[in-house]
Amino acid sequence: MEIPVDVAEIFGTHFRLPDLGPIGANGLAAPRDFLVPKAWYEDASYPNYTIVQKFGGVLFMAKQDFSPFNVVAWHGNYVPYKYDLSKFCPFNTVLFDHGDPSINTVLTAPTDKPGVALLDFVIFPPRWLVAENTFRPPYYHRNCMTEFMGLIRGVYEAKQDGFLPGGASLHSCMTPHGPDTKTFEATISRNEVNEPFRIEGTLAFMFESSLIPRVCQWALESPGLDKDYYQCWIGLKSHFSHNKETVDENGTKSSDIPQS
Ligand SMILES: O=C(O)Cc1cc(O)ccc1O
Ligand SMILES: [Fe+2]
Repeated sequence: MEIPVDVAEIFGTHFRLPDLGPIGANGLAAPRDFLVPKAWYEDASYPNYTIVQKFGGVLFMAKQDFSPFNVVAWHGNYVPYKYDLSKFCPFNTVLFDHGDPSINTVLTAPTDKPGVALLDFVIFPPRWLVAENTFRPPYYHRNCMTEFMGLIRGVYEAKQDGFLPGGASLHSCMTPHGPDTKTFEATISRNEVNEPFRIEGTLAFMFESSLIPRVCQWALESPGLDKDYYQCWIGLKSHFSHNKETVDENGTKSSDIPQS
């Protein structure tokens, strides 16, 4: 069985928890949920144990007959850690409009420029959508960040078709993108429903960077490359209507307003 793995390697700064700003003391990823290894050792024979080491961007391999984890204790503060994404406490709109996805940043690797990340790790977990008079899926946009997205499970809220678990998409900076045609049509056919709606059984993530990653030859030649991705927006049509009935904040229908 092949298990897709998404890895982001950054150079320059390290990942850390984002500043919570007006969120205050609690929310998003909590420090207590990051787990680090306890001292532990493995004193056994492992014929042909392969050690892989990365140096200067190149992978080196060596074989040995024992586990490298034969260390009884260590100290220091540069350790691997793991975090269960289901522990994440998401924040969201509670009245109107669609927030910037950076509100769901799990970890950020900052640059010297405030607000401009080398890499933000953002997730789209199950949650309630409650916005009024708002197009709730991600807005159509182009921005200065590059967005690499992956789907871990379920269906992503902006792509009803073609974006499967294990798959990934890349929207380089200033490339316009947004929900596929099916998502757009399904959303507006619900006709401005304002009731809360729970996004269930899904988990997507985004690596968002102010740098432009280069796509390697291996990916470009991969049989998994979706050359027809752009087709997901084919068929988007205008729904402007000059005659459409509107209701203002006082509940007055446009058809009730006398036309001069
Ligand atoms: O493009 C995407 O699907 C990611 C994304 C999600 C969202 O809710 C708002 C903006 C955005 O870039
Ligand atoms: Fe986006």
